[in-house]
Amino acid sequence: MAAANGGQGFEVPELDIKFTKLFINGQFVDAASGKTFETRDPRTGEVIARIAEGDKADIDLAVKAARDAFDNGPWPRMPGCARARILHKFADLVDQHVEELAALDTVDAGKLFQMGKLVDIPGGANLLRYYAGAADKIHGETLKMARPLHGYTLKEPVGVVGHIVPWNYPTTMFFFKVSPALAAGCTMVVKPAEQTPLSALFYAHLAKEAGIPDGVLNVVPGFGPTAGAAMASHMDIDKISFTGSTEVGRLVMQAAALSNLKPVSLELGGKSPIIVFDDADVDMAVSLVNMATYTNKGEICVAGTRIYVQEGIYDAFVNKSVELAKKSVVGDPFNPNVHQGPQVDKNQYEKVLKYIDVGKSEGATLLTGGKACSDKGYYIEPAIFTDVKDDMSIAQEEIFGPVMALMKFK
Ligand SMILES: NC(=O)C1=CN([C@@H]2O[C@H](COP(=O)(O)OP(=O)(O)OC[C@H]3O[C@@H](n4cnc5c(N)ncnc54)[C@H](O)[C@@H]3O)[C@@H](O)[C@H]2O)C=CC1
Ligand SMILES: O=C(O)/C=C/C=C(\O)C(=O)O
Repeated sequence: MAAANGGQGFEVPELDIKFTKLFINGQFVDAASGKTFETRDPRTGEVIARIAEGDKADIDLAVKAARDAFDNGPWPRMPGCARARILHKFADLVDQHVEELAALDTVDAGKLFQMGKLVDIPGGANLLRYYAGAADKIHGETLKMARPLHGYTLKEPVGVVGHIVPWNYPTTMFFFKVSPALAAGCTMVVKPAEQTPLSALFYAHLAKEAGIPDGVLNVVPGFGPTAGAAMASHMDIDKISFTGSTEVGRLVMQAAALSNLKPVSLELGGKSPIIVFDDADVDMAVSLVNMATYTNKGEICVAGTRIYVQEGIYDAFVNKSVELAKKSVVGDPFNPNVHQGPQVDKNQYEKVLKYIDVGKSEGATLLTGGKACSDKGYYIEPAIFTDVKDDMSIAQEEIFGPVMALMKFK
């Protein structure tokens, strides 16, 4: 990919957003309604592309294509080793486009470009390879029966799977979901998050190039309450896999139960505690807690957001954590010297700033950070609160932002 100088001493890859339409039955097509929606660059808040907006009608078409590919196509019927060969080719194509894909996730999600290039995109390719290795090892068992009967189990692909993907890890979550389903011989409809549709559409193109038959992998960008809800309640989707908020997870489970009782896999919010005892190596603990809290600007379900520190090392831990947070460079995620990019979008940015206000008003002490740090884009300084009590909102609710809540224990 050609690179241009960002004018600030680092290279910004030239963006070429090629895929903006829905991918249904092997073709890029407009939405049935003709509607499109904007996707914005969180570094500036500016619109970078308009994406076809799928809704129920498009989900119906995509499910029909996936059903036909499942009932009549080669994918579920071919030997596992044949699917594996195609998945390996898909993985190689992902690797060949690593810079382009990392750049798409950076301008869509505000992720560090280097992280995308070194971790998320190669990690996605490796998930495909991992599950390709499993594709020819899916087998049942012969059971010893007490009576003269032949008992056995047979593992079969579930059918048409619906994957509802969040915005915080657009590539990782895409491959966490599609790789095992593809390896098993399922066909599928993927709905990326409305904030981050770009890389998923590129992956659809690469899947076709790798030889995945038409109809097996469909990608329909759109909004949760329309396209996402249509998937959760669809009578011809056999299973749903969802990652996102606990609130929406509940809706998805309800809709699945009230329609065709399809099974669901839910990966929801978190509020992970970290406990640091007096005998810890303080420098190492400070560094690990910093990483656990601020990686991916705190937009991660396993972020360590409630930090319990034993009283003997509490003061040293607090001082060193503040020192380290102050050294964190917040800025353009294409800059390799930057540690933290912008929050994914305006909503998330405002939500995090609101939690910082709530923390202060509930009596916690903001020791450092927590301010918006640019007049454009969605950048927030890494924040540290002390005097946090277990019943405060910042200790109870998922913030999904760069906010550390420290609590002392005896
Ligand atoms: N566990 C995780 O990795 C994630 C957790 N979250 C949490 O959720 C909070 C809110 O973020 P949101 O973007 O609002 O999350 P969300 O749960 O609304 O969005 C996640 C996905 O679900 C879809 N969706 C939304 N409403 C739906 C519905 N009624 N039926 C089916 N699909 C639907 C969205 O389009 C998106 O693809 C975050 O601040 C964070 O706390 C958000 C994203 C990922
Ligand atoms: O494995 C990773 O790199 C990231 C995983 C993130 C989640 O599982 C999440 O936030 O949901």
